[in-house]
This record gives sequence, C-alpha cells and structure tokens, in this order.
Amino acid sequence: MTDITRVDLGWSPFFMSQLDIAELEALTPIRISTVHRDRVTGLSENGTLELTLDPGITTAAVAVGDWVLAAPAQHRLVRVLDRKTELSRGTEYHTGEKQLIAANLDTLFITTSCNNDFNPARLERYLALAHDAMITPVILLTKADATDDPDRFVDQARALGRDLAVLAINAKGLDVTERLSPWCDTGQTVALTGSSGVGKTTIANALTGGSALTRDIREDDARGRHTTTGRSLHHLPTGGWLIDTPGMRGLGVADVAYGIDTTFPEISELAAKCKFRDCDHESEPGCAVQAAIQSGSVDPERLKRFKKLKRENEHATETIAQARDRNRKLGKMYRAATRKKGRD
Ligand SMILES: Nc1nc2c(ncn2[C@@H]2O[C@H](COP(=O)(O)OP(=O)(O)OP(=O)(O)O)[C@@H](O)[C@H]2O)c(=O)[nH]1
Ligand SMILES: [Zn+2]
Repeated sequence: MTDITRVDLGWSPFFMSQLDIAELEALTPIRISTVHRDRVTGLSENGTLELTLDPGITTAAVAVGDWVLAAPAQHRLVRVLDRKTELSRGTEYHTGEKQLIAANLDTLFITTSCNNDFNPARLERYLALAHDAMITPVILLTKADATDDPDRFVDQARALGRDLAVLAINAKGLDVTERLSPWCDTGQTVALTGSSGVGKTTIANALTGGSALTRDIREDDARGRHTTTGRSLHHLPTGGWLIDTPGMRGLGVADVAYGIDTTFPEISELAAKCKFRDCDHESEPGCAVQAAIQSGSVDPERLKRFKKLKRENEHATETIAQARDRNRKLGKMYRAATRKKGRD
C-alpha cells in the first residue's frame, strides 16, 4: 500500500494526544485490519504489518479498527490506544462477558428493507447499541425499488429518533456510493448491520467497488468463531473504511442503558419528571409519560417497546454480571488449588 497517510487511515489528535515523547520516537501507530486467534494484522503508512502481542495483551482485547502502538522492527504490538468508539455485543444467552466487535467506528449503517423485514423494535435495538457506543446511526431502507411507497417506510423510520438520518435506496442501483458518501469520506470508518438478506453484501460491494466480504468470513460466522481469515478493514475509493467482521451480523443488547435512553429521548426526558423515581409509567399518580400519552404527544407503542428493551437490557446486564462473578470465583478457586498443590 502506498501514498496512504495516517490521517487517511483515520488518525486524529484524539489518538495523538495519548502518546508520550518516548513513544512518539520509538513506536509506530498502526490501525488493526484483522484479528486472528494469536496475532493481528494492521496498516500503517508503510503498508501491512503482522504483529505478535506483548505479554498481558490477548487478541480478545484488540478489535478491528483499533489504533495500536507497535515496535515495527520486532513486529510487536505494545499498547492498544483508547478508543473513540467501541462496539461490543452481548453473547447469545448472555452467558459470558460482552464481545468486542469493532473499534473507532464513526457510523453504523443500520440496514433493513422496505418490506416485512422492517421492524421498529429491531431498529431501536440497533439504535440503542449505536447511541450507547457514541457511533452515529444511519438507517438504510433497501429495496426501495421494489415497493410503491418507500416514503411510508421512511416516515416510520424517521419517527424512531430526532434528527435521525434515514435513506431509502436501491442497493443494486448505481448511486449507492454517492448517496452514502457523506459518511464515507477520507478517514471515516463505517460498518453495516442488519438481518440476513437485507442487502448488506450488495451495499458493501458497491462501496468497495466489489472487493469486499470474502466467503471465509461468513463460514466463520456460521460456526460462531471469533477469528476471521479474511481482511476485515476495507479501504473505500471515497477515502473511508468499511469494517466487516463476523460479529457485525447479530448484535444483542446488554449493558446499554444510556443508549436506550438516547434512543427514546421523548420518553426518557419525561421519565425524569415523574413523581416517583422508580415510576413504571403505567398507572402511578404524577406520571409525566402517561400524561403525554393521554395528550397524544408520545406514541404508546414507543413506550411499550422502550419498556421491553429496558427489561431485556437489565436481564442481560444482570446475567453478564453473574457470569463475571462466577468466573472470578472460579479463578480464585483455581488459584487456591494450584497454590495448595504447590505446597503438597
Ligand atoms: N431489488 C433489490 N434487490 C436487492 C436490494 N438489496 C439487496 N437485494 C437483493 O437481495 C438479496 C440479498 O442481498 P444481500 O446483499 O446478499 O443481503 P445481506 O444482507 O448481505 O444478507 P446476508 O449475507 O445473509 O447477511 C440479493 O439477491 C440482492 O441482490 C435492493 O435494494 N433492491
Ligand atoms: Zn412515569
């Protein structure tokens, strides 16, 4: 790779400010493009570099999109820099810690279609994830060419947030790259999420000019593995970067209370004004949310979905905390047993 600068790669003062003088002199900032089980690959101004990890860093703690400091001569990853944004997901059944999916994303394209796939509750889960991670969400409504009334879907999607960017597109059309260009400019990083068949691959191919998404990435996904054999950070002709990791294709919410409140601002703002702090917004006296529903300024369906998502999130957060606790205890038991063995 030639003629690529750090700024092209997404470098900014946010990352620069984390380096001390010694690091500035001795180490090279590298953007992670692939995470394998035992090593990672990254990009710098000088091309692609394979890195091994210093003791104390595991590949589970490195995500595609991360900026790291490396000792390039020894091909060693020394330190992962603080992330601007971090996308992680609850695992299936929330049996363990959250899984890191991607780092330093600017925009998440939440993709659905102008057909039965359109589901406000599902879109709100994705919005909660994006908002929680401080990533800008953009809703893409594909298959606009296959319906008589795409505006109906656009209106419904716009009602899911304030100032929410919503685009109805034909993913197979020639104008996809141009329509998405405001988010795909130099140094900007994007990812696509959404259900199977909504057009993510079609859009990714349009954005990359056809080079994206190798077969092996999807096969890994089907087996639920966290490694990828393909490259996961794709340079776009518009100057941006597309992250495609297997984990992008099935995001569960856990520990995203802030994101849920941000996704339902009209409700969370009123909830702060309810008479009781633990108000359920049902039939309590002095409930500001119910008052707004009575007056017609809040959609009762939004309240239902808000409460359901909150419950799901609380459950997942609790289960993760329990798993963490269990792991800690197991670790303690194991350490005690090895210590005892050492004495025997
Ligand atoms: N007419 C039309 N067809 C589309 C559009 N978007 C996707 N398709 C078609 O829908 C099918 C599924 O598209 P994909 O891009 O493979 O969907 P995906 O989201 O990547 O699906 P998974 O890989 O299963 O997650 C393909 O046959 C596409 O050609 C669109 O906007 N208009
Ligand atoms: Zn209330």
